Amino acid sequence: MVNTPQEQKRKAALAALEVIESGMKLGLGTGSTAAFMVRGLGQLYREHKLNDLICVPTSVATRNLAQEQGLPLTTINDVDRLDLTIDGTDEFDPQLNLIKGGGGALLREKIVASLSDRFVIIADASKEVDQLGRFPLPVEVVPFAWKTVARHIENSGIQALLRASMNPGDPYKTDQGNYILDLQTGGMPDLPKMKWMLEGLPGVVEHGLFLDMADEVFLGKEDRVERITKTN
Ligand SMILES: O=C[C@H](O)[C@H](O)[C@H](O)COP(=O)(O)O
Repeated sequence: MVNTPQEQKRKAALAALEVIESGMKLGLGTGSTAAFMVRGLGQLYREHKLNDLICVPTSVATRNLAQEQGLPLTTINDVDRLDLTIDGTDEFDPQLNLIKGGGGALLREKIVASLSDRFVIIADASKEVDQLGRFPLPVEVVPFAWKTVARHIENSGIQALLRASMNPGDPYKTDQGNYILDLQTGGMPDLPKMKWMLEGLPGVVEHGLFLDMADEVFLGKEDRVERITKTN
């Protein structure tokens, strides 16, 4: 039986649960793959196979799901550090650099990942790329200056599209009340340069490039889950 993309996500998410131990402080990622992980974790917790957990969700959606699952929650302001965060990704390259934010949660995801001793990614096979950038790069911007930021980026030759919401005519808003620009880079041969350019733009709150942050990927494939560890 060949795993569908949904099955690849589910199997990768459930395989990654094996790295969780009782007593851990955990970051919970956002997205469809992370949702499989949160449901699986909820089940292990309710069955007392994992105990004394403290979880920090990376979005309102994940907080709601984790609450439904009966997982013990806290906020990032109430922890100094986390043992582990498990999250999805939109793309990852051979060095385990990531594009994240397709679901709009990049800001909280990056904060939570940056406080984690270990950052584990769960993904289906479509997320593996040789070079980041086929997927549009999400950039979170303050609504006050979104057009200014978009203009700056477009002057460098990259199209920056304001993400739309479900309500026709309204921009998508993140959990922090910001907008997202989706950058059509078409491929980023120089990731540090892109990072540097975005971080130098006033009005940019955060971007979806997660460079040198992930430690490991659980990759759901058609026939198995592959575990890819970062080589330094
Ligand atoms: O903002 C959303 C996150 O970065 C997600 O982890 C990412 O978009 C992957 O989502 P999914 O697991 O639904 O493909």
